Amino acid sequence: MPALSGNQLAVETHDLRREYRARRGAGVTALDGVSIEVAQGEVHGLLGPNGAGKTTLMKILSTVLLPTAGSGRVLGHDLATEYRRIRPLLGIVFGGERGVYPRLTARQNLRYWAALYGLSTAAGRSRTEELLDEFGLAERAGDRVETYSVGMRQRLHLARGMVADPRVLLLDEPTNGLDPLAARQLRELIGRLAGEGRTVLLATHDLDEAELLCDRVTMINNGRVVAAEAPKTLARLLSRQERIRVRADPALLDQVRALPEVTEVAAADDGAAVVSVGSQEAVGRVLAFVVAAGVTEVRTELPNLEEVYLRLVHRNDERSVVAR
Ligand SMILES: Nc1ncnc2c1ncn2[C@@H]1O[C@H](COP(=O)(O)OP(=O)(O)OP(=O)(O)O)[C@@H](O)[C@H]1O
Repeated sequence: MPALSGNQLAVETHDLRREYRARRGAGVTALDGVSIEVAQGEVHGLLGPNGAGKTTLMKILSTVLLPTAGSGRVLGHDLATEYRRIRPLLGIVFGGERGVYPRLTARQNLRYWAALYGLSTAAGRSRTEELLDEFGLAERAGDRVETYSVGMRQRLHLARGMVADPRVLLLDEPTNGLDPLAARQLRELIGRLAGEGRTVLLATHDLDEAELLCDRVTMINNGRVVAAEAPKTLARLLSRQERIRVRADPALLDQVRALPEVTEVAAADDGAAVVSVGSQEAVGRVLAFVVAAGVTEVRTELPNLEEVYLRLVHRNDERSVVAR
């Protein structure tokens, strides 16, 4: 990998907009003024629900799609006018089956990509063997890719993205569809590649993955940035939500609702009430209150990460509506 230079940003965008025109009816605004900054060597997560605009942003950054308005740079090069300089600096790993040929072996695939990237035959061969080793594919390197597990295929995708030793890796949902073990192996590989000083931009809707791998995350919703935070900050926001599941009569639930620690009382599908409180310390006080009132069916639970995340996004939606 070429040496890093200066304190230039690896990726920056300013007010990016992207509209998809519809043949009939209204078009879709996939990105609505997105500005992000990613420092060199940073692992940066792009988080957002389906349709948030992550893939559109990744496509623009990989120079295969032009923005409708706004601008962006990769390692100082303009996305619209200097794509020829940007492409050799990028490793692109998008989900799905595109990009590797199932009827070829892993070795043939990687040699083919090395040739496409302009490596000489000898350099391509030695790079291929390095990558096969590094990505745990050496043993099956001579077998057709169509006989590989999903995890192996995805490791091959990542290896393919690494052929030209890129400084910036764009990974779109790389662990999507993998079983937990294969996902963990792939995350370890991504962590290792980042540890070598590369910049990684990782689109995901897996919050555990983002917390594990990313230095910072940008949350996108409806084509807009709703937060750009370090995951620790995000985790603090997340852990603020605690829940108590309780079966109690409506009169007692009214009293619970009136407690200052309680942020919400909602009905669960099974007829119980789900009480949300503002902090972990407050859980004890609310528990003591319901137990003292004679309730015996009570337990605490943490909302799953996805759920809390969606709540955060929703809250940000409301704020941005108010701000407009
Ligand atoms: N080629 C296209 N033509 C029309 N609309 C599109 C096109 N590609 C994406 N969109 C729309 O743009 C919006 C953003 O899509 P995008 O794929 O960027 O989101 P995403 O965050 O990557 O979602 P997912 O997690 O589902 O992949 C969505 O409303 C989507 O339907």
